[in-house]
Amino acid sequence: MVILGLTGSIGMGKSTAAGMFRYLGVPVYDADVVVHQLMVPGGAAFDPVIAAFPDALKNGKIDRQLLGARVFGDPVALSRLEAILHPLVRVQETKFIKRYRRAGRSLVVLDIPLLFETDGEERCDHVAVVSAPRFIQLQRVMARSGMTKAKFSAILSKQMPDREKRRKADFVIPTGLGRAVTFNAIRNIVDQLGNRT
Ligand SMILES: CC(C)(COP(=O)(O)OP(=O)(O)OC[C@H]1O[C@@H](n2cnc3c(N)ncnc32)[C@H](O)[C@@H]1O)[C@@H](O)C(=O)NCCC(=O)NCCS
Ligand SMILES: Nc1ncnc2c1ncn2[C@@H]1O[C@H](COP(=O)(O)OP(=O)(O)OP(=O)(O)O)[C@@H](O)[C@H]1O
Repeated sequence: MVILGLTGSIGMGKSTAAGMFRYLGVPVYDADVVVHQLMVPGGAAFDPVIAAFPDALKNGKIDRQLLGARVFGDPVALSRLEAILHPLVRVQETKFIKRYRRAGRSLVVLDIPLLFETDGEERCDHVAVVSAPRFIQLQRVMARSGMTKAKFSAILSKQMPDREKRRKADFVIPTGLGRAVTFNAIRNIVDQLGNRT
């Protein structure tokens, strides 16, 4: 089974690309969704995150905006959060891979925002990076509610620069030239790597 890592910096269009792989019938593991599930009440990370960041609790839930404001810009706090979350995320990833290997799939995608930053490429056979020009990335990110230039800069500074990601990637998926171009690039990758159920 071929494992394709899918990554890209903030706002580059990873989720959109992941949706296109799914549309083509490729199973996609979404690390962000797993992080979300781990932090809802009853999730495996709920208690440890609240213990480490009591201020992030609002109406009995972890408030992601509050937590983000707390950790982005504070490297020690972010490392502490990552140390809680990343091992739990990996457990789910391993389960996903086992499930589809057993099912005889020929291709799966691991959608992981911090793939290169966490050496995740070592667990992948190939890596695809979504990329768009900087001004488009900025437009997309600033259109989100709760986003500020300071928060954007703090997040970007924690991520490997786009140029470096592109250099390390086996495939670069353009996301700034319209959805048809993105879809064609993804279809070519799937054709090249093979996709059998
Ligand atoms: C701090 C949290 C709660 C903020 O949630 P929020 O919904 O406000 O933002 P969201 O998750 O959409 O992230 C916004 C952007 O920040 C980037 N980002 C998220 N976590 C990190 C991180 N640890 N380092 C660098 N960039 C990050 C994402 O790529 C995304 O582009 C959340 O980002 C989180 O739990 N992060 C730590 C877990 C993690 O490392 N996730 C990423 C890979 S599994
Ligand atoms: N290939 C594309 N062509 C045109 N617009 C796109 C494309 N991909 C994404 N977009 C637009 O860019 C925005 C961000 O896309 P998306 O949510 O997929 O990014 P992301 O990389 O998953 O973000 P993040 O990592 O920050 O969560 C959305 O408004 C989406 O409509």
